[in-house]
Amino acid sequence: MGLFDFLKHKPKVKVEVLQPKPGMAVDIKYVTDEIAEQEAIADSHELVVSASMTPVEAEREAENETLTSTVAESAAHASIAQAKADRETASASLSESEAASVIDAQSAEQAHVTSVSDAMAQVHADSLSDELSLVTSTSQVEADMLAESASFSTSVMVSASQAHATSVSTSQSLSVSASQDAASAVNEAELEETAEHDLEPEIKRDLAQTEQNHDTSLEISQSLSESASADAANAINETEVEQTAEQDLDQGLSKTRRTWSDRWNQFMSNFRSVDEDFFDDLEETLISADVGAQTAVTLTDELRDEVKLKNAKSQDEVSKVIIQKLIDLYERQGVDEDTSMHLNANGLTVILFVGVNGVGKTTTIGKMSARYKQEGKQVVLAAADTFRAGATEQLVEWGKRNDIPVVTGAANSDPASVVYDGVKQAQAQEADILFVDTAGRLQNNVNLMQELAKMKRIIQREIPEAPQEVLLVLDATTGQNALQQARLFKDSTDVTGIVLTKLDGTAKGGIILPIRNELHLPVKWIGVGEKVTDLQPFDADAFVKGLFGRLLEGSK
Ligand SMILES: Nc1nc2c(ncn2[C@@H]2O[C@H](COP(=O)(O)OP(=O)(O)OP(=O)(O)O)[C@@H](O)[C@H]2O)c(=O)[nH]1
Repeated sequence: MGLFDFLKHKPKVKVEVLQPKPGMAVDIKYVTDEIAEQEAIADSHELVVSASMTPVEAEREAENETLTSTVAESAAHASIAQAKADRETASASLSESEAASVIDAQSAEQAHVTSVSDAMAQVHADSLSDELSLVTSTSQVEADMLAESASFSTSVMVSASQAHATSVSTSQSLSVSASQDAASAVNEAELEETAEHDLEPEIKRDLAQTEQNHDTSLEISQSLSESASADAANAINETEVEQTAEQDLDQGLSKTRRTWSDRWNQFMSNFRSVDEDFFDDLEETLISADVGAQTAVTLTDELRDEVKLKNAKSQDEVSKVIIQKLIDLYERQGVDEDTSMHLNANGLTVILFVGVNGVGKTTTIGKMSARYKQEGKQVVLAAADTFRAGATEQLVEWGKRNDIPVVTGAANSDPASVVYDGVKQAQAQEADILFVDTAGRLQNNVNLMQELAKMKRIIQREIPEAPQEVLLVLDATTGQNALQQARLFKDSTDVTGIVLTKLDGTAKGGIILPIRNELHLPVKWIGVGEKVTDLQPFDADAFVKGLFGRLLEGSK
């Protein structure tokens, strides 16, 4: 059967809709036969392209596919083995490797064909279940936010009253010492009065002057003490905020860190000596921690040299050298990285959010807009995800919570027209930042990518230098799949940075390394939870120390 016939005979995609509870608003979505067919055709084009590739390209393609499948780990092992074999036997027979790559490419194609409909169904089912869980979890999120803001205001009140108490006690002690000064001045004056009656008017003038000086000095010291306590209170608050961000990051990375240290300890417990087997195992350990095959090979090569250079022999020495090297490598690779946000200082900044369904785009916009608003920026949101009705409601909800205007459009209306309205409203309001939410697009869907390009054109017609940022949102829990998405988006859109979400829910935080090393895209923000405060600017130093730092402490 030909490829097209095969696709035509695929069963139509169906998504079962869960029975909503009474009173619960649910958006029901299904995949129509047309959509399924369109997707299948789009994918079949890809397959035709891959079938006409050279064996080498086909092999690379097959590697990509297998990396993103559920057997990513074993495929990665195979690719490492292949890479090593290539390295060692440069004269290996070409026809043999060609035959192998053709077989690999064929089986990858087959796997791809059979998984297209299932993957589509899964994506839409995921989006439905997201909507359902959003409805059920809204009240919980609200409760959490209330509790959070209550505890925040309590702590503010506590530090305010502490500051007040400090200021009162300082000014009290100042006034005590001031009155002592005054009293002694009076005593001295009295003494002088008794001794020399004829100097009385002068003494009175002096006394009056002393009192006046004393009042002035009391006022100055009072205001000084007030500003000192205000500074102290501010310092306490700033430290508290810094501590919370650090604690959040620490907590957010705990799963990844646990996995890293478990794997590391297990790896080091098998340590016998520094030989080739040791480095093979190290490579495997790095791969299993989701750093990516290519990064694992590069890292292992550098680590091999470093261990030799430092002449490390004992288990402890080797462990320390390797972890320190990992930290150094990570920091070194980030030297030219621009993780800053490019905001227009004299006018409107437009930030476009792209990424597949359910990665956390809307949530990230909610968190980020609240953050910028708190910093004093005027922000507007545009709900250009008209494809999924729940997405607009979700953004409107975030807008309500943070008192931020949201521009919306009718369900299934042209997203570009919502973007246009958003730009117009933001300009009319003289806003600083417009955040644009876009539909979760399947990266291989040509139509949706074109839609994204159209949005950009509309924005640029109004503001030529915009969008200043196109942030690709990736879900860290999807590991290697996130890397694959980043590759595809990078090829079809001018991505300026990455937001890596859900780091709190995964042991796959290691994915941040290949995003930077292989794709050279800066991670600008990380999501470490669902609360409005759970979005942090990415700090490579804090991140890598959070990940490996404790291992280093442990090996001391
Ligand atoms: N634990 C955790 N959950 C997150 C984080 N960011 C987002 N989420 C959750 O991920 C789910 C999906 O987030 P959305 O913001 O709806 O994702 P989206 O990309 O806008 O999805 P579509 O609108 O379908 O394209 C929601 O339940 C969010 O609460 C995070 O950093 N940590």
